[in-house]
Amino acid sequence: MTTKKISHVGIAVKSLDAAVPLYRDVLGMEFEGTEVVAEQKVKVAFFVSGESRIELLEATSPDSPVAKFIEKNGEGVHHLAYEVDDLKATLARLQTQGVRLIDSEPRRGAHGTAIAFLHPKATGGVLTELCQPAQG
Ligand SMILES: C[C@@H](C(=O)O)C(=O)SCCNC(=O)CCNC(=O)[C@H](O)C(C)(C)COP(=O)(O)OP(=O)(O)OC[C@H]1O[C@@H](n2cnc3c(N)ncnc32)[C@H](O)[C@@H]1OP(=O)(O)O
Ligand SMILES: [Co+2]
Repeated sequence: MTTKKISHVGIAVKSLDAAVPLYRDVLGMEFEGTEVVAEQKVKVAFFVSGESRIELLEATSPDSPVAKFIEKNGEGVHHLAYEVDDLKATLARLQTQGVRLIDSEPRRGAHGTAIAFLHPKATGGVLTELCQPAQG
């Protein structure tokens, strides 16, 4: 088994400015700041929850996956991310198992992580991200 824990839960929001106070001030979670992840066309805000995080996602362009998701579903839970030790090896194994991947190679995620998505049609309707922390 290669998944270690839930890395984060991704939640699509229309506006980080509008959503941050709920998590920081009402739910009282530690706010780690924001980051633009250009390749994914999102700006994210992270909050600590035990060993895991909540990742709020705001679209940075109308063709962002998050903009399309909100257009169709409104704001809400967008994906679940699991931490893995060796993303390349995990993707190779999933390919031999015939799992439909969105990303067959690691891509750049927030805070220097390597990430890859599995297609929600292969994972019971839950968009699933695998995430390998930055080295060091
Ligand atoms: C910063 C980084 C990090 O953590 O470090 C991130 O998280 S970046 C997070 C943002 N990046 C991503 O999400 C990248 C991966 N996502 C994608 O490539 C895309 O969003 C897809 C999941 C392939 C969906 O794109 P597509 O253009 O095909 O949209 P679509 O509306 O036609 O969707 C095709 C089918 O998938 C379903 N679908 C779409 N998005 C979904 C989601 N988030 N959760 C569950 N199901 C979903 C739709 O309802 C539809 O099902 P029906 O056919 O039954 O209606
Ligand atoms: Co994510």
